[in-house]
Amino acid sequence: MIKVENLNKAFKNTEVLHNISFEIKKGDFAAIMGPSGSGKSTLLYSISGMDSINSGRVLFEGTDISHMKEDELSLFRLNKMGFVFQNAQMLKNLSIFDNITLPGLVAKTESADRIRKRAVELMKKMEIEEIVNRDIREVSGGQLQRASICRAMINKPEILFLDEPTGALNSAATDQVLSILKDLNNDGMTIMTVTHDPRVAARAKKVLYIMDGQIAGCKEFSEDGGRERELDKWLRGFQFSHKF
Ligand SMILES: Nc1ncnc2c1ncn2[C@@H]1O[C@H](COP(=O)(O)OP(=O)(O)OP(=O)(O)O)[C@@H](O)[C@H]1O
Repeated sequence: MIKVENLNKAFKNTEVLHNISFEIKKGDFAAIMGPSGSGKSTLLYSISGMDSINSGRVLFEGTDISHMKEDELSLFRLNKMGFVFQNAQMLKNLSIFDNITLPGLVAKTESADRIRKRAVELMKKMEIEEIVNRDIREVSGGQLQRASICRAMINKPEILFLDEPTGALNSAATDQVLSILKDLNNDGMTIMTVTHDPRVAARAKKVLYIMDGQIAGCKEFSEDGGRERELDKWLRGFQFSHKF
């Protein structure tokens, strides 16, 4: 689905990502891990077209999105990609429901009725239908994050990008979000997430480890059983400080 070829990215004169190449297949669940400041978020934004790159290519189903014009790319992102950030980033003057439907109404690829119906279905699936009309300040962090996953899913994206989706959540809310991500992936959604949390990475099928802007390692996991132990051992090899 996504092929990254020799990607380089700099901020002003400082190169942050060096010669990165990898592939994400349809149905993958990939986690990007690595020390703070290693370039994880920059990588996520560079491959999703949220940020420009200096050289290399990013192919999305064969289309080179790294050289697209900004308006074409915005439309591409709106229809094909969903985004979830650490702090849900919802609009304060809209209800939860209106925040969720907004990208669907902007895309205009379906009627407003269909978008609203899908929002209700998604909210049911994420078990947050009781907060439908609430203000974003009247819900818990976990509910807000589940709402932001609903928003990311409203245009039936082909891939979901997440940047530290559980970074601001307690353990129970983290479990809920993880179980939603696992269910979405089991239903065929391709997922790519940046995370510090090895519990999140242990749900992934593939983990990319970034150090100093380069891929220091990539590990694929085939089975659920024993994944945590395998990941733990692998992360220790990078001296990554973590606890399950
Ligand atoms: N907009 C920017 N302008 C200049 N430098 C930036 C910008 N964004 C990130 N950087 C720098 O790029 C490097 C990588 O940052 P990035 O946020 O991608 O790291 P990260 O691995 O996601 O870190 P963390 O785990 O702490 O969130 C850092 O040195 C950071 O200071």
